[in-house]
Amino acid sequence: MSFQLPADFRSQPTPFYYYDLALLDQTLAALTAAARPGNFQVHYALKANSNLPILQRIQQAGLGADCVSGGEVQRALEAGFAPDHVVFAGVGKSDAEINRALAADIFCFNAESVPELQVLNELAGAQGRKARVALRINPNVDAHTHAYITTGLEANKFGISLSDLAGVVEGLDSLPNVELIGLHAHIGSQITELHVFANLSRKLNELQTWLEDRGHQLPHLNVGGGLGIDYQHPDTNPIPDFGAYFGMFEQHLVRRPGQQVHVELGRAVVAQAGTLVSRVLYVKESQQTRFAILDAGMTELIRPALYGSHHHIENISSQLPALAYDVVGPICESSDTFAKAVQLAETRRGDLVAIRSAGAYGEVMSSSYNLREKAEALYR
Ligand SMILES: Cc1ncc(COP(=O)(O)O)c(C=O)c1O
Ligand SMILES: N[C@@H](CCCC[NH3+])C(=O)O
Repeated sequence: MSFQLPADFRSQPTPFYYYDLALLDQTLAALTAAARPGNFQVHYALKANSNLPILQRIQQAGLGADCVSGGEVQRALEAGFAPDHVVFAGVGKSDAEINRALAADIFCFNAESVPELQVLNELAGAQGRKARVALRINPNVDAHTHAYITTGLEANKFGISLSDLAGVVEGLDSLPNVELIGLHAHIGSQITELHVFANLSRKLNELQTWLEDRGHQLPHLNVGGGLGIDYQHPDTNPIPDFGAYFGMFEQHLVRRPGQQVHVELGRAVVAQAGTLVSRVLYVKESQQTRFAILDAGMTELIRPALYGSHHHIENISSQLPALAYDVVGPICESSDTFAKAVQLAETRRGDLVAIRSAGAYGEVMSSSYNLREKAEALYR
């Protein structure tokens, strides 16, 4: 089956993002069933898509919110997430962002460095509060994904490196306004080799024992997000294999009685529910290449330009036999290319093109480069 755009959207001004809320709901149902309430708590990573109608559905499905800026914390609260279901992560939290999150009494900060812990201690003290903190460690576990979205290797800027952990933990005694409640790790995104989560679990097991030996019991473990989706086959695999994902932690993570285990998924929740719909402005044929020039570009979806990512592309107006096209946008960059030599039904000016699996890290990463207007979001 190929992509179906609701008929009344075919005449909408392009480009636009179309979100299939029925698919989002099915994905959320599969996710919450696989997480088994009480077994894993899922916090949705707002960075993947922070549109209010989407967040409200995610909140109603019972998920919490994983935020990486003051803006995301505020958006999560606006969408109805309870403060004690909100986590604030990120390697560079500003004082103003920390102050607002402390005042909102969010569940926890994932802290990534000694200087950040010192600032959390100082600002929490000034508000007469304690900051609940999970230490984000850098476990030096390879996620086997694109280098730009690998986050858990020693060379990456994220987390407290294992060699620094002893010093950080000793220093906690001098931070009376910081309460250590857990450990956090996130090793990367678009992970499809699930065995890396077994490696992560083993590392967390070691660290947990090490912390317990030093008198720190942890009520909370957060194993991050990162579950990948099938960009090649959005119709045959619209919903990720959440069972296999949780199974890795069930099998390999040693949890203490009553301990909460959090995961923070973004992409796997929303990616397949979003499609970037664009119109063909021109077909330009040179001796070597046939270009389909769209009215959407890297300003609407930067993933192909930034990571060389594949998104499945369909001409949803033409039934003609397929030809090879380079599908490009109107932006003044040669990297403004969605795909090279892709087979599309013979394409004419005015045809509609669907760029699939664009619900995560699509609209949120859009820019106004070339003074482009923001594409609208339509929901059904
Ligand atoms: C700390 C953290 N948590 C969660 C996520 C969500 O990741 P994903 O969308 O791959 O599930 C990210 C992004 O990679 C992240 O950096
Ligand atoms: N923006 C990336 C994912 C980064 C995840 C955030 N750490 C993507 O489009 O695949």
